[in-house]
Amino acid sequence: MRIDVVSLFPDFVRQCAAVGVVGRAQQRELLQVETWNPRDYSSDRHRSVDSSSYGGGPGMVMMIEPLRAALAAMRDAAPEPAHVIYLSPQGARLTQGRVEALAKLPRIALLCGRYEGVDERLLAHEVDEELSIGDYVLSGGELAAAVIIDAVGRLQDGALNDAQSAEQDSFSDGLLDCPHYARPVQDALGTVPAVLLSGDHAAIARWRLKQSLGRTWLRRPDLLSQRVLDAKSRALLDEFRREHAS
Ligand SMILES: NC(=O)c1ccc(NCc2ccccc2)nc1
Repeated sequence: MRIDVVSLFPDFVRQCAAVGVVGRAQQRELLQVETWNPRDYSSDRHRSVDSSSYGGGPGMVMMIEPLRAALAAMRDAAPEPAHVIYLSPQGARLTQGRVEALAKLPRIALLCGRYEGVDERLLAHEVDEELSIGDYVLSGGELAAAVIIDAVGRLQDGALNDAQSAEQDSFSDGLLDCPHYARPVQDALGTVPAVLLSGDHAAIARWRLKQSLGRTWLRRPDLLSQRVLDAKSRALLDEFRREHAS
């Protein structure tokens, strides 16, 4: 998969994508991240990329031309059409489901706004999708782009080895993840639940699903209401709720 990022701070984005699982995915050529700086495409000698907002008000707005030229250069750099995503608080909330769909695309482009955002005319003509990583405002779209690169990059085939498999992730089946324990078994902070030491894989799987269901019920009932539970899961959750109440 190829990810092109249009940003005034390309080094920041490249560094985020250079470490860990995503950095390794790039080394293994499972993922390619390229950056495009609109300032390199500004036509005036001041290399301006923003201007004050028509209608007045505080703050600056990113201008059409440098972005349009950067997007054109991005498109010309590879034959595959790019699905262009604009990161902004006005976008649709990013979910793991959407991440999984994006991870299947051959190429996406991430447009990072700064200041008060981007000229609406550019968005109307060049952007396929607007996404938000949460209901808060950042100083730029780069952190949101880094989130997408990470969430999508780690899902590329071969990026995670079995020990890290994505299938057991939180949200992988619409539930929160179960608790996890590392050595030692005995610690001043407490012990490890006995079932996890039993070697009884069916009992361990049952315990983990029960914990995921219980945690989701306690912390994120909204996720639970979106999910149809089979009879087994419903019984496990009832068991958790009875134990929780007592
Ligand atoms: N919640 C998010 O995903 C997000 C994305 C970008 C951002 N800041 C850049 C920007 C500000 C205003 C308008 C458009 C872009 N802040 C938060």
